Amino acid sequence: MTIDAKSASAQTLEICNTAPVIPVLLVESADTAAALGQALVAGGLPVLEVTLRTKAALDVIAAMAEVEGGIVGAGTLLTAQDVKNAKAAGAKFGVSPGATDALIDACEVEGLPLLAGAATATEAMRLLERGYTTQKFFPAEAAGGAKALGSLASPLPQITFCPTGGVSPDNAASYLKLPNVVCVGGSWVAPKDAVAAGDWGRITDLARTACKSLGGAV
Ligand SMILES: O=C(O)C(=O)C[C@H](O)[C@H](O)COP(=O)(O)O
Repeated sequence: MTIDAKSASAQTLEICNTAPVIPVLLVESADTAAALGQALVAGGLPVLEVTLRTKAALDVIAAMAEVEGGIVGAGTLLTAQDVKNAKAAGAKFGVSPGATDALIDACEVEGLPLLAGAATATEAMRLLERGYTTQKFFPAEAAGGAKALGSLASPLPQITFCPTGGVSPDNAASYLKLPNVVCVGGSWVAPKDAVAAGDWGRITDLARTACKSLGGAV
């Protein structure tokens, strides 16, 4: 079933409203996917962005789609084929560092709500022209951080952002207090070494700490 820009934006906004942080995940093995997903859900972060940057990513999405309480999406969507693969694996939403017309078209045809990326006013306006009012601000820190993103709020108040890229426990709150930010994305809640070691307790603690300190429900 296809999706239009308005519904896609409404759905990504609802997903972004679920928790203050979207964990950005790089997972090498599908064997650990369910446990990782459960650890994050238990810590109060149910929205899971699995980047398509590992060979196992599509299998990871399929495994995480079964995690109770989780909402799994595919990150690093670059091509129409990525969109098809992500949708077939069970992704409920897609995330991209940027946006092209081909990528947006593919998401609309496949019915995958897209959180597309913008780093400048012009990029944000192009997405707005296509009807996308919920966007990812990427690469957030490198593109000027909270100061730059906050500056977009006056001229573009109709756009709500999820800043991602360099967001950390030290700066997440400065983004979340902006009027045009709904949540942040970040990898810090699932560090590579903790995932590799299967240290799910540490990951739940990191998620819970992020959630509590940033105003989540846990
Ligand atoms: O893969 C994507 O779709 C991306 O846009 C890149 C991610 O947003 C960053 O990798 C976030 O990573 P951290 O800076 O480690 O939190």
